Amino acid sequence: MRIGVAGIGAVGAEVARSLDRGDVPECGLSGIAARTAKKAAALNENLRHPVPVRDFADLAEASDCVIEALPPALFGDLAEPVLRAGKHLIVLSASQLLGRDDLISLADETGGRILVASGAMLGLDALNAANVGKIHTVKIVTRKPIDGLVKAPFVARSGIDLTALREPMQVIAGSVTEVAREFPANVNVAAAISLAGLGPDRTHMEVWADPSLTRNTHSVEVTSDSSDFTMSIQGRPSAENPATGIITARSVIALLRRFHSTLQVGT
Ligand SMILES: NC(=O)C1=CN([C@@H]2O[C@H](COP(=O)(O)OP(=O)(O)OC[C@H]3O[C@@H](n4cnc5c(N)ncnc54)[C@H](O)[C@@H]3O)[C@@H](O)[C@H]2O)C=CC1
Ligand SMILES: O=C([O-])CC(=O)C(=O)O
Repeated sequence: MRIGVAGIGAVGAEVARSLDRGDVPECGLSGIAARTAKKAAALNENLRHPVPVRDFADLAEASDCVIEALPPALFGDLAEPVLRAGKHLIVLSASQLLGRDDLISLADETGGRILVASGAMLGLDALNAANVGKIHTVKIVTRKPIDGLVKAPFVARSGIDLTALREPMQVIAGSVTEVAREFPANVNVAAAISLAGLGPDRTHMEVWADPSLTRNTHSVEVTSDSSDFTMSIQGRPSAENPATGIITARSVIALLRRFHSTLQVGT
């Protein structure tokens, strides 16, 4: 399988390095898309097998599957050519899928597929299973170290000085739809949870800034007619982007391995 990687920041660069190391033997890197030629060259220098640098349309053509690891605002620019070409799109910026039924229709027409990676989240398997019956409530609480929230547009606009915080502070609460508008880079796990469960309007979310934390923490409470469950994950932030956990890139590799594995565990 030919894999393209769009965006070579914390997630994309690690996925590219991992594929280059042969972590998924059935998959090869078909190219990367980067913001600058310099950035692409720096990554290529560290790969055993340097790959072509491509624009989004070219990456779609040259790949069977493209990993979207871009800033949220660029999601649509990649998703459209990939799905129009009938290819697989692995989505990291899951918040950008909310309200984009047009992309699902496009994929339906072309035979393309949209795969939302588990990313930094756990338990999407249980949520999918619960959703076969009736889910009553889903609530997600995201707590982050200050570094992971200072760049959020809402924080910058509201003038809140998070660096002065001495105690945890609830920064925002509401439906995932509402929170996604203000914290697109911190709502991907909640978007994935909502897409697997009750949808973004009925999934409740809180975001907390916590100066005592060193890890991104997500807790989810679910009640349903089959089971009630509580899940929690403490992700170690990546060195390159403190808003992004290390496990995110690994979830993409695990997803690619599943494509080809004879034994699959979990839904
Ligand atoms: N689903 C999940 O659980 C998670 C999702 N994410 C999301 O995944 C996405 C990627 O995350 P990170 O790697 O941490 O972000 P990042 O900011 O480290 O990387 C994004 C990369 O895209 C590059 N870029 C900018 N303009 C570009 C262009 N025109 N063409 C190609 N590349 C361009 C940037 O230079 C940067 O290298 C973000 O939207 C983030 O919010 C992050 C963590 C967890
Ligand atoms: O925890 C993480 O790594 C990222 C996160 O909050 C998100 O994208 O929703």
